[in-house]
Amino acid sequence: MTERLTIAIQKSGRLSKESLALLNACGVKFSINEARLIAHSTSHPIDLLRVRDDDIPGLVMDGVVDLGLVGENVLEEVRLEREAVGDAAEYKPLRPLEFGGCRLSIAVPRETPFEKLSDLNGKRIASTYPYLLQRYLKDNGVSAKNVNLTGSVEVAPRAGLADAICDLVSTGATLEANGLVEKEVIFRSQAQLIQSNEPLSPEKQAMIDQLLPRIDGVQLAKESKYIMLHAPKAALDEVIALLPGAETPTVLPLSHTDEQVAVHMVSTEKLFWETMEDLKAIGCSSILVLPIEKMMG
Ligand SMILES: Nc1ncnc2c1ncn2[C@@H]1O[C@H](COP(=O)(O)OP(=O)(O)OP(=O)(O)O)[C@@H](O)[C@H]1O
Ligand SMILES: O=P(O)(O)OC[C@H]1O[C@H](OP(=O)(O)OP(=O)(O)O)[C@H](O)[C@@H]1O
Ligand SMILES: [Mg+2]
Repeated sequence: MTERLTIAIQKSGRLSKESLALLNACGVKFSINEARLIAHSTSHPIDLLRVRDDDIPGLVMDGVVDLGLVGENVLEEVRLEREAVGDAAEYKPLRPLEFGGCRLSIAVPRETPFEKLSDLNGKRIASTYPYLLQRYLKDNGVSAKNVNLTGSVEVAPRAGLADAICDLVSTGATLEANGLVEKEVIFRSQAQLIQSNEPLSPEKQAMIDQLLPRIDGVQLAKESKYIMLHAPKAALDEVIALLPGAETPTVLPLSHTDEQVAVHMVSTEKLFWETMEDLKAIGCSSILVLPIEKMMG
């Protein structure tokens, strides 16, 4: 019987769509039944375990699943907690993933005077991340009390449950809507692909070895663009200097003229409108910027 690789992803939340989209872009296809915990891949001997994000690090650390996609905030919180109680807390980090970017910050009500972190001495801080919070406070010589909540942390000060909060922030809209001001970033996070420390069968290892370059290819392609333009031959050096990451452009002749050439290149950097305007100003035309779907070196 073929061994099946198991991957834990968040069932429903901020990471779900992009976790599935990444696997899909790597050619690992699933047909998801929303109600089901397990989804079998229709293209590979791979099973998805769809769970709450809080459970993903533990499932990987206990070797229940082979891989997990989870936010570094949850990963580090669970690792600290398991370390504290003596449970297995090891895993292999495989790849940072380019989604789920956020920060864990301390915030206080707008009307609370706050100048420095030590103003929190003796205060109550509501959070879902007690271990990350206490580690940060301890590292900075501050002693405050945790008020552990599993949700709606931002309403804790208004409800009289806490003096400050420590919660995830991305745009800051949630803080703003609750009359809170961000004061201190304690942890920066993005999603990460992790592997269990348990030894894997050669078949499972082979699947991971195939998956990783595909993930790299998908992530690199996302940032990259294929650029095509017509440039005056005389301005070629200037054109190349303007284009980000244009070390090895392809330069092709054009059928109707000797004065101009076609330049094709892959840029791994963002191309701004300003650069396109500068290119036009030195005589370039037909400037096209195309997305790339996949890349392999
Ligand atoms: N505003 C945000 N912007 C970007 N990423 C975020 C944001 N909020 C959270 N995340 C990331 O997405 C992860 C999941 O967030 P979400 O709010 O869906 O979790 P949850 O409510 O704990 O879900 P679950 O029901 O799975 O426990 C977070 O742990 C964090 O890594
Ligand atoms: O700075 P912002 O862009 O406002 O994002 C921050 C909010 O996003 C997350 O919650 P989410 O919206 O995922 O809902 P949840 O708390 O119900 O999980 C997080 O817990 C914050 O409340
Ligand atoms: Mg959660």
